[in-house]
Amino acid sequence: MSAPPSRSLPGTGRTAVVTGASSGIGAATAARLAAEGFDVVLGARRMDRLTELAAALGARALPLDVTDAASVDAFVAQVPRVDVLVNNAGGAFDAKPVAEADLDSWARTFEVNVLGTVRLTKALLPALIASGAGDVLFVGSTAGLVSYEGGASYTAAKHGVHTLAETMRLELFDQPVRVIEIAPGMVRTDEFALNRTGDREKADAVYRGVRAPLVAEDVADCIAWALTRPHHVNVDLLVVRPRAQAAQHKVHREG
Ligand SMILES: NC(=O)c1ccc[n+]([C@@H]2O[C@H](COP(=O)([O-])OP(=O)(O)OC[C@H]3O[C@@H](n4cnc5c(N)ncnc54)[C@H](O)[C@@H]3O)[C@@H](O)[C@H]2O)c1
Repeated sequence: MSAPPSRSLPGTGRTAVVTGASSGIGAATAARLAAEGFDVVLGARRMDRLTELAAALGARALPLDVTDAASVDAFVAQVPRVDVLVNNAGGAFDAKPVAEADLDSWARTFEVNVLGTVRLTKALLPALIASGAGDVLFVGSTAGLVSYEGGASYTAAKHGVHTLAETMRLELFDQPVRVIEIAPGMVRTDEFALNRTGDREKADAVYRGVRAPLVAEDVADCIAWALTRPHHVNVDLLVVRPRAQAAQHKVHREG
């Protein structure tokens, strides 16, 4: 009888790129992957924050704006080897109903969450295939799986991210690259709700209805778990929500 596969894939010896790594889920994921032994490359626009975080983790910090082709090219040129790409950069930039849609905000939401993600993924794909055990992980959202009232631009963009993950998994079926999606529910991060509402008081109110929102480290734990499964195990989609939010959905559905 052949030996059972090992229970987990070590981070040591693998290089992980994390985008939007200067705050929230990206920063927590970079820290968690560094603790797992990954050689982490942090990419983000705010170099002051990034440099400090990278120094604390013994990681590399590189400037990256996923909406800027020249920035992506310069970033990719500096990471010749990559085994894991965590596409985390993203966000919601308004919560207006379609009747009041601000098209600039829609364009920005799609630029960052969808086009920027495609731009970087395309550029790093040859290196991920060359790794022989590559991973592309998309940070989607529960908003990308169902529909919520308010914030149609974000909901539509994250549906795009979900479709991207599903499609790429099919496209890469004969390549040594896993495609993983994580869809968090409500996560209390400093900037996400603030970007969406544009107001600290309103941002705080977003979390008030949820008894115990997730924190960025909860999502980072799940990302690290999925990435350290043996490479023949593809965790297609992880939906991670605060328990209270899950219960609210159930009441809503049944009521
Ligand atoms: N907080 C939540 O409730 C929640 C829920 C589900 C999904 N998400 C997703 O998680 C991811 C991280 O969000 P967060 O909650 O940590 O908020 P955040 O605002 O702290 O993180 C977003 C990061 O993306 C970066 N970013 C934005 N535009 C960029 C660009 N053009 N190039 C490079 N980086 C860019 C930001 O600078 C920031 O570091 C996002 O994709 C978000 O949509 C968040």
